[in-house]
Order: sequence, then C-alpha cells, then structure tokens
Amino acid sequence: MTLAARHLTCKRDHRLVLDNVSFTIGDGVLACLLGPNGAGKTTLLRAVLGLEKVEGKVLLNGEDLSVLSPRETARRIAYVPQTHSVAFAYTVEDMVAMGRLSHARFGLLAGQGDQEAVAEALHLMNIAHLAGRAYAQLSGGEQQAVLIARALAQGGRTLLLDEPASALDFGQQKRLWTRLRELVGAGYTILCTTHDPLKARQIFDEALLMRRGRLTDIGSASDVLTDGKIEALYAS
Ligand SMILES: Nc1ncnc2c1ncn2[C@@H]1O[C@H](COP(=O)(O)OP(=O)(O)OP(=O)(O)O)[C@@H](O)[C@H]1O
Repeated sequence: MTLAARHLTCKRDHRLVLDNVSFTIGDGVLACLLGPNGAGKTTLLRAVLGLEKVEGKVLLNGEDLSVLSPRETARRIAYVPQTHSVAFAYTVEDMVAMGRLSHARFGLLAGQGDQEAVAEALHLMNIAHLAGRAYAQLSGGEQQAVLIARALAQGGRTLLLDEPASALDFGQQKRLWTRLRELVGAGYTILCTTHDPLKARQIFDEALLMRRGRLTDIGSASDVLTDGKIEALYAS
C-alpha cells in the first residue's frame, strides 16, 4: 500500500502544529519519523488516521481516506498509540480481539478467522502466555506488545506506530524490528516514530524529519540520518 499525505495542515489554539506536510511512503517500505518533543509527530500520525481536524488529503494507493467510514479506514490502517489505558479488566486476549472490531458483522466477533488472527498476533508478539492476564495489570512493555498485537490482528496492510519500542526490553525490541521487517517484506507499509536516530539508521529504509510542524527532510535513512542532519534536527 502506498501511503501519501498531501498538504496536511492542522491548527491548535491558532497555532500551526502541522504546516503543509506532504510525503509518500511506498509499498513494502519501513519508514521512521523523527523530531524533537512537540514537533508534531503524534499529530501527524493521528491526522493520517483521520483523528485530527486537518486541511489536506491522505491517500492510500491513491484512494482518498476522507471518503471512507472509520470502519473501512480501520481495515486498511492500524495504529499503535504510545500508551493506552483501559477502565475495565479486559484480558490480553480481549484487547487483541478488539483489533478485529472493524471485521465484526452485526456486532458479533469470534468467527474462526477472528480467533485465528488473534492467536497469530499473540504468537507473533511472543505474548501468547499472557492471553488470560488482565491488560491493566501488565508492565508498560507488556502492554506495548499487546497494543502492537492488536494492530497486527486488525489485518490492515498499513501500520502507524508511535514509539513502539520505548518500553520494550532488548529481546522484545529485537523481535519487534524483525517482525516489522518481515511485514514490509510481505508488502506492508509502516511508519513508525522513534527518538533513537542511531538505531533508526540501522533499522529503517526511509526517514522523515520533522521540526515545528514541518517536514524538513525525507529520503533514504542513510541519506537523511547523517550525524549533521541529526545534530541540526535536535538543536535548540
Ligand atoms: N490536545 C492538545 N491540545 C492542544 N495542543 C496539543 C494537544 N496535543 C498536542 N498539542 C501540541 O501540539 C504540538 C505537537 O504535539 P505532538 O504530540 O504531535 O508532538 P510529538 O512530536 O509527538 O511530541 P513527543 O515527541 O513529545 O511525543 C505540541 O506543541 C503539543 O503541545
């Protein structure tokens, strides 16, 4: 799936938090989005998902997402937020099954396809042993792995992840990067924010740099994540 943003502009309290942002990420590409705190990275991911009021367009394989229902969008793009708290004592399995809601018919889930997708996502994230545990009682890293499993269970071929590795231990991080690489190999398109440019240089195909609501650079990770550009990006 080719993901394209065209002239996305978003204002909050009369302040531009996205300023005419355009990019294209091709099929089977693992891309990262970097920038200082408050640069607008989360806002950009949310804007792509249609969760922010913005000017501009988001196109998936040329299809304008604004004409799709939230359910149709959810079948195409999955989002992994930085954190997500829940009020009820949902199990891990329940949480991952929520990724299947856009596939529910007449409000009913748990068809065989749904069960398989949930089991597969738990397995892929190496958390099948947590299936019966209460999500709210897991560690931050375990919760993060559950949210990623939920996104995988959703079945869309485009993934947006907001700092997915920030609470994961070394082993889980390694598994996550391997998994994302396998997914792009299978044709997924992935955009992932990170605060670790040095790691990003090793892992990602392409990089987008963002500062004060603007994309300042986009290209192959090796061209964009140079020492000089990283220095400039984070300079105060
Ligand atoms: N709900 C909100 N209401 C008003 N302003 C907001 C809101 N959420 C974020 N902002 C502002 O929008 C700007 C962009 O925030 P955003 O969370 O997108 O940045 P970010 O690059 O993801 O930051 P971080 O790296 O710290 O997660 C910031 O100036 C932030 O203060």
